[in-house]
Amino acid sequence: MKRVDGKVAIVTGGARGMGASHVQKLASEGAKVVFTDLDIEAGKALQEDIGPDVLFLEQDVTDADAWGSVIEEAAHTFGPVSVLVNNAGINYSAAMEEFSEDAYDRVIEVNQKAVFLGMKAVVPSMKQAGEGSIINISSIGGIRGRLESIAYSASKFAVTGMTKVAALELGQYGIRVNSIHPSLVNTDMFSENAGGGSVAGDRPLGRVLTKEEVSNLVLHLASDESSYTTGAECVIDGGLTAR
Ligand SMILES: NC(=O)C1=CN([C@@H]2O[C@H](COP(=O)(O)OP(=O)(O)OC[C@H]3O[C@@H](n4cnc5c(N)ncnc54)[C@H](O)[C@@H]3O)[C@@H](O)[C@H]2O)C=CC1
Ligand SMILES: CC(=O)C(C)=O
Repeated sequence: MKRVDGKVAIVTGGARGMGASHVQKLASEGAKVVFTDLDIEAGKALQEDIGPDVLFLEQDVTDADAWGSVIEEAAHTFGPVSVLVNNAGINYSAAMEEFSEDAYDRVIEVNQKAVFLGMKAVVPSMKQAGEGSIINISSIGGIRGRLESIAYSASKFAVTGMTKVAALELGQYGIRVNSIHPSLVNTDMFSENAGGGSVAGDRPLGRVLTKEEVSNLVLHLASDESSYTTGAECVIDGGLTAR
């Protein structure tokens, strides 16, 4: 028996980076996975690579109507949804004094409002499935300040709070809601925003986190192994925030 056999999962921002790694991990452990992204080319390529256990759909997570279609298509193809990984995210780096209002609004829309839209939209399907695990990808930037990331940090702190509210409200239906807080991972977001410099020395474990390690935590929270974990801030940072 695989670890998420029989579960139907949705992963947003699943075409590349950590999202793609979560899609691969969940599918390899028995889940049927619908993954969504704005990047159609990368999404289709990943679907072809993994095969019939996954389905790629184009989605802008900030579009409320699109959420209804994604959940309907997932249920139609694989059955009611029992796992949602709100992974899609963007960053924009600038000092607060130079930060434009447009950039602020977009980061909040994608990283914060879309998490609300996704959680709200998936609940009826999870009630039908009779179980649910919502996994919201925050960041260590959602538990402590991050330089030149005023909107990113605001959005990721909000995800921490929204996760707890949803956990309080949805526990009665057997739906668990948790947030994951990774430190830097070497993805395109990392190289686009952090200049790719080595930060390994800051971590007590002495190396940078990998996307596979984050996927292992996603898998644990998606599976019944974490059946009593809800409302939790799951930090995965090699001990960085222990300082
Ligand atoms: N890379 C890092 O160091 C860290 C990343 N995170 C978070 O992990 C998540 C994934 O990050 P990465 O894989 O590094 O990023 P990435 O930039 O490699 O991938 C993000 C994916 O989200 C998609 N996306 C962006 N806006 C979208 C929208 N409106 N609708 C649908 N899809 C959209 C992009 O097309 C892309 O495929 C994000 O929420 C990020 O904030 C958290 C901590 C550290
Ligand atoms: C990019 C990010 O979320 C970090 C470094 O916390």
